[in-house]
Amino acid sequence: MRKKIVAGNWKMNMTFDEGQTLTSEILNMMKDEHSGDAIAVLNPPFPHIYPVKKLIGEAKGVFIGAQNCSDKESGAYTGEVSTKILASFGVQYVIIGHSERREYFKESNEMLAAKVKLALAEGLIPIFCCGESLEIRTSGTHEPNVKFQLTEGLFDLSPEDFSKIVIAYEPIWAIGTGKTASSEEAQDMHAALRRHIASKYGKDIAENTSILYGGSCNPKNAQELFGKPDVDGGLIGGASLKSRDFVDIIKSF
Ligand SMILES: O=C[C@H](O)COP(=O)(O)O
Repeated sequence: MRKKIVAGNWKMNMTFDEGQTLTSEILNMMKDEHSGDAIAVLNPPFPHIYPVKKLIGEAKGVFIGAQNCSDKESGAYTGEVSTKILASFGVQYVIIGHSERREYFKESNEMLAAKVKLALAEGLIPIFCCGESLEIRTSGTHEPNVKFQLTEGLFDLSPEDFSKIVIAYEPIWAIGTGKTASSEEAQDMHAALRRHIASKYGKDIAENTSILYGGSCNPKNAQELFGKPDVDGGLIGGASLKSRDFVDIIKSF
């Protein structure tokens, strides 16, 4: 059975105090209200990781992730954070290939494939992002375009390694715009990606891969999105900065 996951990507938001308050509120609400099997992954900016992880402690169903990692193992790369460093701080997940990293920091498929391998080598679970621009969606080539991102970033992995990957499909035109993909559009792409995975790794691995949707997901649309058979949760940006919204999304399964 594949995991149901709601990952919060705080992006470059939250001061120390704000991050502590948000985490405490999420933990309290999860404890009091959440009885389902969906798990939460909090992905704050790097400096928050250690204190947020301490707050999480042994809380059930709540995990800590990073928003990025280096494609280099270690050494003279000022400003970078390696997967080894992340793992040593108890980080469990890492977002790789978010469209903002691909676009603003020119991260190539080759670089992302290297990051994925380093993450897996340190026991981190990559949340591998893919998604198409509005231009590509309008041209009707979104499916091959997004499949290609998976092929380039992940299909070098052994079946054993691939089975640890979480995918996040995020249409770029839906990120932070308030314009969500319809639940049918999300389902169509998720099903296409699952078929693509099956063609390379077989049906069992494909059926066990969690594929999350990201892009203006909120408490109002989460239930419909998560109700689709191939949507296994969400990668949440804006709504993950409000404890009430984030926990309501987790409770939408
Ligand atoms: O990583 C999260 C996504 O970029 C979605 O962001 P958003 O929920 O603010 O649209």
